[in-house]
Amino acid sequence: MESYCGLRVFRSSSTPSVFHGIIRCASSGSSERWTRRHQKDPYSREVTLRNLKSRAAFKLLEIDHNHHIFHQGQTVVDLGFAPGSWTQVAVDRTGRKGRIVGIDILPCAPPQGVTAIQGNFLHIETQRAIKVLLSEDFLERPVDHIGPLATRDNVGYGDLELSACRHEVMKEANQSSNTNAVRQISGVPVVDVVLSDMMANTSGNSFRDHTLSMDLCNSALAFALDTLKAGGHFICKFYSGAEDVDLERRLRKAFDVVKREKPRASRSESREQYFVSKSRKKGVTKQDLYGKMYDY
Ligand SMILES: C[S@@+](CC[C@H](N)C(=O)[O-])C[C@H]1O[C@@H](n2cnc3c(N)ncnc32)[C@H](O)[C@@H]1O
Repeated sequence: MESYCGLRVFRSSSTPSVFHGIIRCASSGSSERWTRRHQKDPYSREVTLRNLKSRAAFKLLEIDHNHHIFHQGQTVVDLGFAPGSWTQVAVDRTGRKGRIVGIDILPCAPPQGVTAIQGNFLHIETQRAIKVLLSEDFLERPVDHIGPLATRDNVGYGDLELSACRHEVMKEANQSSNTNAVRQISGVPVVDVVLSDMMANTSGNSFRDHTLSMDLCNSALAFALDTLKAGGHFICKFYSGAEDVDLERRLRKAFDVVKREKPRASRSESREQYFVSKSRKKGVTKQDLYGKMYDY
C-alpha cells in the first residue's frame, strides 16, 4: 500500500502468489465436460505457456491486432479487470511509460505496475475514486516491474490490504479537495483507452443477462465520455439482445469508427460480443447521449 497526497493506493507486490488453486463444486458429469473442453481448447494451453491470467487475453490481443488500439505510454482504464489478463496485455502494449488503472467488484491484486480499486463500478463513489486516481501523478509505473506479459511470480493476493485501500480511496474521493480533482479530470480528459470486459455471472435468462450487460455498457460509456481524450478508444463487451442497437447508435454519435467483433477466442455458444469504438469525437458529452441520467 502506498500513500501519496493523502491518497492510499494498492499496488501489487513482487511477493509470489501463495494460492493458485481453483475450488470448483460440480457434479462429476459437468466436471468431465469441463475437463474435456479445457483439454481441447488451444487457448487454454497457451494461457499456461504464456503465463496469462486467463484465455480472455486472446480476445483483446485479436482486437488489438485488427484495430491497433494500443501504443507506448498510453493511460488505460480496465473496467472489470479481474483476474487480470486484459491488464497484462495493456501493460505489455503500453510499455514503460504506460499507466494502467484496474477496477473490479472482486478483491484481486493486479499485475505488477498496475493500480487497482475494488468496488462496484455502478456506484458513484467508485467512479469518483477512479477519477481521483487518474488526476494524481503517482500512477507512473515502476520501471523495474516492466517486462513482457506479467508472470505468475508477479502476482500476489492481498484481499485485506485491498479492502483497506478501497476504504481509503473512497473516503478520499468523497472529500472536498478531491471533488476538485474529480472536476478537473471531468474537464481535462487524460485517458487514451477505456476497456470494459465487465459482466455479472450469467443467470441463464438471456433477457436478464442482456439487460444487466446494457446497464454496465451504458455506465462504462458515460464514464468514458468523462475521461477519454479526443481520439481515444473504447472497447466494451456486451451480451447481444434487443437493446444493443441503441447502444450502437450512441457509440456512433461519440466515435468516428464503431465495429462489432466476435473474437475467435470468444466461445461460439456465448452471446457475448464486443463493440470496438475508435477515435472519440471532440465535443460530444455524456449529456448529449444520456441527458441527466449519469449526471454526477
Ligand atoms: C469476464 S471477467 C473480466 C476478465 C478480464 N478482462 C481478464 O481478462 O482477466 C468480468 C469481470 O467483471 C467484473 N464485474 C462485473 N460487474 C462489475 C461491476 N458492477 N463493477 C466492477 N466489476 C464488475 C467481474 O467481477 C469480473 O471479474
